[in-house]
Amino acid sequence: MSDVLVIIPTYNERENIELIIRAVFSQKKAFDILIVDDNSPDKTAEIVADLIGEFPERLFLEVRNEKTGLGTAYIHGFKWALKKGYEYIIEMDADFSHNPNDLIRLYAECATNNADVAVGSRYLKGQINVVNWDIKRILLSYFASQYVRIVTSIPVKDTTAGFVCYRKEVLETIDLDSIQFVGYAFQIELKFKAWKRGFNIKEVSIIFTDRIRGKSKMNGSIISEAIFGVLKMRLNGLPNTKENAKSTD
Ligand SMILES: Nc1nc2c(ncn2[C@@H]2O[C@H](COP(=O)(O)OP(=O)(O)O[C@H]3O[C@H](CO)[C@@H](O)[C@H](O)[C@@H]3O)[C@@H](O)[C@H]2O)c(=O)[nH]1
Repeated sequence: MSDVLVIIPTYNERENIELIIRAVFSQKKAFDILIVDDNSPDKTAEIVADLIGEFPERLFLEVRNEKTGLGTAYIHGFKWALKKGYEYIIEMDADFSHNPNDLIRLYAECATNNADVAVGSRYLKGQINVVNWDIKRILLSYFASQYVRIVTSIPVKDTTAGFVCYRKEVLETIDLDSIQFVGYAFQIELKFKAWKRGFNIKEVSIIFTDRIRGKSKMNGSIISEAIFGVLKMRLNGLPNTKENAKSTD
């Protein structure tokens, strides 16, 4: 068993899933993979099930009955990972938006550089490292991150990032059942809660390349959950230091 689990949530990713699994397993560091599939109509899970024979004890599959959002898929995966005892847990998209070659840098930021949370960040040093997104999506994502920083004061540039390595203690400390957001805004909430608990969040510069195969699952309700949810999150609690945070939240 590896000390690192890469969780990949999937909904209709049959064009990407085998390629991304092989790309992760071709890295120098041995990573385990958990796919959390929401009963994809395109039968993504069947492809994964077939590959398990080729990668026993390294590739795992959890199939949920229905699509209930990216956040809930990750919470499911986190609980699974903590039960199995992984030291580091990485979130990654199935569609190559996140380059598997960057996995090792995220892991190293936690394992050797003392981060509790390593965020694969698109917005470091005033840059916008995004390839193939239209201007509307770039502005939405960039201003969403700015908005979250202004409202919450969190010192993270890319708060909506979905390429993140968590040290297991972070996920053990945060009450995963208290996570309110079910969609992509869950990415913001988890980073906010980690920061509130006093964990050390570091950003690692990455280039996000929009998918070539398949479709994004982003929609209007995901965006409004983020806009209103962040305000609610801010009203419900300000950051604490690690010493006094254990009793709050
Ligand atoms: N199981 C499951 N998986 C899902 C669901 N919704 C999306 N996914 C999976 O989650 C990954 C990301 O989904 P996309 O729809 O491709 O995301 P995106 O629009 O490219 O958004 C990315 O950027 C956002 C920030 O700008 C990130 O917040 C988000 O996490 C993601 O990395 C893909 O592997 C997709 O199959 C769901 O409800 N259930």
